[in-house]
Amino acid sequence: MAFLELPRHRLRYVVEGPADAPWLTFCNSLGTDLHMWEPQARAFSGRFRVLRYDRRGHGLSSTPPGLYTVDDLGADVLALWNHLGIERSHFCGLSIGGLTGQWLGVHAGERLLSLTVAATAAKIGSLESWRARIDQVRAAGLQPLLEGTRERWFSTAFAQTHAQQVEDILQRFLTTSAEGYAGCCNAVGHADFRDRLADIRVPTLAIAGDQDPVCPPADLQAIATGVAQGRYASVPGRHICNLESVDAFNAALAAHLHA
Ligand SMILES: O=C(O)CC1=CCC(=O)O1
Repeated sequence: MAFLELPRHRLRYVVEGPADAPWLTFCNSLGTDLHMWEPQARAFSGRFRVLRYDRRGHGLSSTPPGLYTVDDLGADVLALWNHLGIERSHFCGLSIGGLTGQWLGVHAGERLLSLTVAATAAKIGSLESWRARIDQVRAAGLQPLLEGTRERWFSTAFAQTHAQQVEDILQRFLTTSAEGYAGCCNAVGHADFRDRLADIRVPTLAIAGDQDPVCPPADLQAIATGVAQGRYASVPGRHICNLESVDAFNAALAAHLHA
């Protein structure tokens, strides 16, 4: 574990895998941290140099004041890559991580070996709904969001059969900084790549959770057809589909990475 110190905040990151292997960067979703990628780090760190980090306002990264934009989140990735001497990396992001990936595809495509976006959309929800969530979190913290989050993130069957794993990830959700969460809600609310998908030229895989109530399969299909070189895959599960369907998710990612 290490930290990148930036002028206004610090980012916690972990690097695993052979020093001479191609880079593969994972980017977490709203209310999670780099632990959400444990099964992927285990599966891919034999063949890739895997970088995971905590988005600003999440995990052990710090929470710079104010509301964030997806430009800020993309700049954090570039700051990490520059710090680590990474010229080009594969990138896999889920939900807000997928928005960050779309930003990279549009603004820094030359730094991408490939792009994978999961459980995301070119535009997620309405600005009004995200403003309401910011107000709610600032007024009452994350606890009131807990049950709704469980419902959106995991199917009932998975939550029953993987109760401890689900409790662990929801405990991490509850320790997320309310201000950091609110700052990232602002980034989600304003991000809109619907008119920019064709500018993403790098090979792109869009993975949907087939029961995701936040970003349903049609959102991922739209990304796959909107980018220049897109492919679509669907795996069983709701929003956090990399955990609900580890084997299917990893197989789709491995095929995309030719791993
Ligand atoms: O609302 C949620 O918890 C799902 C979500 C939307 C953006 C993101 O990263 O997670």
